[in-house]
Amino acid sequence: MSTADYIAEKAAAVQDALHQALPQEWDVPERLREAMLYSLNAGGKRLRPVLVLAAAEAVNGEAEAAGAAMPIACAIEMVHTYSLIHDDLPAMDDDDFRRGKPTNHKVFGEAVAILAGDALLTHAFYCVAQAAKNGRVSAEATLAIVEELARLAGAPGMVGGQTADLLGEQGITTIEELDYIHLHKTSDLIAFSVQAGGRTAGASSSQLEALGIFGRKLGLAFQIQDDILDLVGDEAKLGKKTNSDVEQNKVTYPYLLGMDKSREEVERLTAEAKQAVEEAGFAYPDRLLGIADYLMKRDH
Ligand SMILES: CC(C)=CCC/C(C)=C/COP(=O)(O)OP(=O)(O)O
Ligand SMILES: C=C(C)CCOP(=O)(O)OP(=O)(O)O
Repeated sequence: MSTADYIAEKAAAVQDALHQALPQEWDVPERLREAMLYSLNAGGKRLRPVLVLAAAEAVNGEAEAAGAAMPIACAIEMVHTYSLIHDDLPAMDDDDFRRGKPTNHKVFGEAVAILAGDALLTHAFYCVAQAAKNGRVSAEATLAIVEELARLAGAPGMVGGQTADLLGEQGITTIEELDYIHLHKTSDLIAFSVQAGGRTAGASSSQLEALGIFGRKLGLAFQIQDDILDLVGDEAKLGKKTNSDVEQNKVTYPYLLGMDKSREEVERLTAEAKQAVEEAGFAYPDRLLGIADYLMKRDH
C-alpha cells in the first residue's frame, strides 16, 4: 500500500472513531455540539492522529492493529482542531476560511467558537482516560501521556509558541527566535503524537527519545513547508487563504532565508528526522519514514 493510501485508510479509521468520541447521550447544548463537530468533521489531513497510529505500529504492529492508540489519536485531533478554531479568531489570525469551509466563528459567532475550542481541548483529556479505562493501555503509560499532553499543548508548549508568534509578529530577526516559535507552536504536538503512539505500544526510553527527535524535526519541516505553501500554494487544495503571512507581516523562513534555502531546510530536517528513527531499531519503521517523505513533498 502506498503512503498516500495508508494515510487515507488511517484517516478514515480516525474519522469513524471521532464520530463516537463525543457520547450522543450526553446532554450538551445543541449549538455547542454542532460547533465542535463542524470543525472536527471539516476534514484536514489528520496528520497528528495518523502519526500516533504509525508510531504505535513502528514499535509493535500488533498493538497498533488492536486499536490501543485510537483514543489518543482522537485526543490529539481534538487538541489540534481547538487550536485552529482559536488561531482563526479575530483576536488572533482573523481568518475566514479553514479546511475548505468558513471558519468556526464565521458560522457560530465568536463566543460559541471559543467555547467549542475550550470543549474540544477538555474532551481530549476524557479521550486519553478512555485508553486506560478500556484496558488497552497501561495506567502508567496513560499517566505519562496525560502529563505530556498537558505540557506540550500548554504554556511551555503550543500555547507558549502561539503567544510568542502573536507578540513577536514584527520583531523577529533571527532564525533562533523563529525556531522557538515553530518548535512550540507546531513541533510540540507532532512530537507528542509520535511519542504517545509509541507509549501505547510499549516503546523503550531510547525509542521514545528517537520519536521525540523525529517529531521535533518533522514538525519544524512541516511548519516551514506550511509557510512556503502560504506563498506558492493553491487555496483550493490547501482549504485556507494564501498570502496570509505577508498580510499579517509575519516573519517566516521564506522571509528570512528565501525560498530555495527554505526548501533545503525542509529536506535537511526531514532527512535528520528519518535518521533518528532509522537508527533506533524499530520493528516496523516504514510507515513513519514514508509519512516524513510524503509531507516533505506535500502541496496541501
Ligand atoms: C493555542 C493556539 C491557538 C495555537 C495555534 C497553533 C497553530 C499551529 C496555529 C496555526 O499556525 P499558522 O497560523 O502558522 O497556520 P495556518 O496557516 O494554518 O493558520
Ligand atoms: C501547524 C499548522 C501549520 C497548522 C495547520 O495544520 P495542518 O496543516 O495539519 O491542518 P489540517 O490539515 O489538520 O487542517
